[in-house]
Amino acid sequence: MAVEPLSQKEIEDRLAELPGWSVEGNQLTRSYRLGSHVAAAALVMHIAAVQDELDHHSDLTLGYNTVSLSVHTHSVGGALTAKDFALARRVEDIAPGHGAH
Ligand SMILES: C[C@H](O)[C@H](O)[C@H]1CNC2=NC(N)=NC(=O)C2=N1
Repeated sequence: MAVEPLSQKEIEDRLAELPGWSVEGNQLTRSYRLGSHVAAAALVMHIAAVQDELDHHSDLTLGYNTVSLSVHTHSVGGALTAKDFALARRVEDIAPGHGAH
């Protein structure tokens, strides 16, 4: 997958496909709420496995019943790339199965 920085227009177009996600500073970010601490921890483990599969890793934070991600692409100086949005898409696909919203 190409790892060129995305243009502002490309970022806005991709964000429109990902309700709940936003760009804060130079990071693509979202927080989820879950039904319990253990449910949140299970989502963290699932996301970690996806991140290893994609070889692309967010800053992933476990709260009491929350999971928060922030991601950008280190290899291009912290810009946003298609890899960040591919990770977000995958997380969106698995989160509902954990009861995350
Ligand atoms: C060697 C390995 O492929 C790289 O360090 C990967 C790992 N995960 C990564 N994650 C993120 N967010 N950005 C990267 O540039 C990156 N690079």
